[in-house]
Amino acid sequence: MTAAPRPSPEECKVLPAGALRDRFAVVTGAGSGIGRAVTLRLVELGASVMGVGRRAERLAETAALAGHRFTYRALDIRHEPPDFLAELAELDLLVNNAGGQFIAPAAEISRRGFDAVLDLNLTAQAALLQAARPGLAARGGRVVNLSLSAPDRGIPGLVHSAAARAGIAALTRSLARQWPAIKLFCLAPGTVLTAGVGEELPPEELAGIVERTPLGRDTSLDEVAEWVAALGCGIADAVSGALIEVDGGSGLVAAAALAG
Ligand SMILES: CCCCC/C=C/C(=O)SCCNC(=O)CCNC(=O)[C@H](O)C(C)(C)COP(=O)(O)OP(=O)(O)OC[C@H]1O[C@@H](n2cnc3c(N)ncnc32)[C@H](O)[C@@H]1OP(=O)(O)O
Ligand SMILES: NC(=O)C1=CN([C@@H]2O[C@H](COP(=O)(O)OP(=O)(O)OC[C@H]3O[C@@H](n4cnc5c(N)ncnc54)[C@H](OP(=O)(O)O)[C@@H]3O)[C@@H](O)[C@H]2O)C=CC1
Repeated sequence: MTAAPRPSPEECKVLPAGALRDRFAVVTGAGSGIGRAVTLRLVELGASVMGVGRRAERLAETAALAGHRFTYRALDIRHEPPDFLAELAELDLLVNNAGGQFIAPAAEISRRGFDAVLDLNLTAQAALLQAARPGLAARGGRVVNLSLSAPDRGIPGLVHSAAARAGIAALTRSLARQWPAIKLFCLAPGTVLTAGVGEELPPEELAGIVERTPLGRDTSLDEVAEWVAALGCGIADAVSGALIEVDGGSGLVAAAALAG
């Protein structure tokens, strides 16, 4: 299979300059990978961003790249109440990006392990949404919940995460109906070659997943960042509630079968 060429960072930037001028966004997991790339693009498009994550030093690195329109709060979304969101009178965009899991055969996932992954990828995110609702409603704001492609088609090795990600897709749809003042989207990448995914999977396994992806390549950080910015700026409001899989078609095939 011939791989499609990866778009350059500049080719991914299709939104006009200033598309997010004077908007205020919160991005969880802003200290690394997708969250950092999203933050930098939102700032480039004119937004002010508050980043969240556990490790202050990673957030400080993002701050050094993003400049004066970036502030951050070092906190654990699983173990600390989301007061920082409830305190915001106005919020234009919440990017629920912090997440992750461990890869294990279903039979080896304990109740605590299952709970930890459900908590991080669904329950904690639901609490953030609840806390952000008044601020978002005040601005007719938007939410982008990051998920994982193909949760509804089954992912061996990630059964806890697939369950959580299917849950966040359902939550997104349900809230889009219940909170009409807020537009919500669920964005589901397949494989994005971040350091985070590199810690989860050895390079040869990642290469195999990418090879089996119909597009023949990973999804780039810049592509994901542009999708988040586009959903966040308002041009896609008519598709509110949708699960959008930005995965090169990997969810259509058994690209991600990670454990027996
Ligand atoms: C096609 C490509 C597919 C992959 C695409 C996805 C990519 C990404 O998501 S990129 C992000 C990559 N990074 C991560 O995913 C790391 C995120 N993980 C975590 O933050 C944590 O592991 C956690 C939140 C999932 C769990 O944290 P914590 O609550 O601190 O965990 P504990 O150490 O206290 O353990 C709780 C419970 O879970 C069991 N457990 C932990 N690791 C494993 C493992 N590898 N296998 C089996 N079980 C595991 C642990 O044993 C505990 O259970 P008990 O032993 O019953 O107490
Ligand atoms: N990369 C990929 O191929 C894919 C990734 N995804 C999802 O996209 C999102 C970002 O992934 P990626 O950038 O690759 O991975 P990273 O591991 O780089 O990003 C995860 C981020 O979330 C933060 N985070 C994790 N747990 C918590 C917590 N309890 N409280 C606050 N912040 C937390 C981490 O910061 P810190 O550790 O400092 O808290 C980190 O910045 C995740 O939800 C991931 O599952 C989905 C599909 C594919």
